Amino acid sequence: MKTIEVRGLRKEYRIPEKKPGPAGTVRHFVQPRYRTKVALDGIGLDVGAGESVGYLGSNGAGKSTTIKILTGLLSATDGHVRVNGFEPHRDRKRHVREIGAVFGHRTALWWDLPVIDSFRTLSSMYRIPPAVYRANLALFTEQLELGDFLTVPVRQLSLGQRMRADLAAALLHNPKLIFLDEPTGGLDVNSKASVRRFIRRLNQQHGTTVFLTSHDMADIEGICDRLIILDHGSKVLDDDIVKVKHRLAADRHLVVTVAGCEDVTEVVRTVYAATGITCTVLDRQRLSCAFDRTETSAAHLVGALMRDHEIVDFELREPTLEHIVQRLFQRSPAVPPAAEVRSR
Ligand SMILES: Nc1ncnc2c1ncn2[C@@H]1O[C@H](COP(=O)(O)OP(=O)(O)OP(=O)(O)O)[C@@H](O)[C@H]1O
Repeated sequence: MKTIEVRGLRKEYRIPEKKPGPAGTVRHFVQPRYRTKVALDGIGLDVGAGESVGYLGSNGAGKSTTIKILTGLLSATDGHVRVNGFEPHRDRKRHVREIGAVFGHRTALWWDLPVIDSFRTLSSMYRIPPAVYRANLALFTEQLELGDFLTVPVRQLSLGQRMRADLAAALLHNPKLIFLDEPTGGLDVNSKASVRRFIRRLNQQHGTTVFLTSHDMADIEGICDRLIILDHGSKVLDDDIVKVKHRLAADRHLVVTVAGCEDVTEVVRTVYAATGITCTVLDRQRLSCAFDRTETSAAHLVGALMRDHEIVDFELREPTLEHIVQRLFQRSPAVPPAAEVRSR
């Protein structure tokens, strides 16, 4: 049995078409008119136990709608949806015992209660065995560094503290599957890193299946092995992240610093003569060689350069996942600027 099994998932929202002002309100009351917005247009996906999936798409692509359907908050207009064998909306009570969910923009904790009281309340709601609750509380307190604010009311927490408390709350009952909708939105660099590390460890050490949406590509790269991309309610890509990078990003840039020459223009000519690769002069000592990984290698390039010149430094750059995704949506130039490429 697949952990998530979705076939032909369609979601339509009915949006009231009302003219502004009191007259519009009265007219809508007497003669309501609606238009249909298709948020999901026949999605199919399978997620196996222990997978870690990044669910990506631009604003309005349908990510939150999918997560709401998979967690049972919304019903689908059409299609087959099973999560841990349950039909999420219909079997909601049993379904929620098997999953955890974190929605970055809102908390599942009680605003006026100290964090620990929310945890205790959740423990009795989910009927968590006392030994499991104690073990998980100790583990999450240590791993998510909750110790300093367990007795502080949720409304007094910083966003980073609140997010860590929400993560712990979603996991106290040992769910096999966790849905995370923008879990690092608004967090500072250190908090983002610690949340990512925690989720990655959860997936790798405990085998918890992770289904994550984020606009931060570093979340996807840091946490997930598989990438699903959604565009206007349809799935446009579903693959292993390493394979996506291999398939969609063959271009590499080798930035070389040459010593002992007046001007690197001469070096550029040598490289072209030896390899057929056209290089760009960056400054008096540095040049950038763009090449296709499937046609030549960095080693071949460096070898050709070192035959006639003294190389003092070189750096191999490859497109980041962010750049690959941008290119997929054809919103960025073919060659990534230096600031957008990651060094090896
Ligand atoms: N309750 C609703 N009523 C009407 N339309 C809705 C409703 N919720 C979402 N939509 C529409 O459905 C489409 C998909 O929305 P959804 O929130 O799932 O996108 P998303 O990919 O999560 O976007 P974002 O990245 O901005 O959060 C959008 O066009 C949105 O306007």
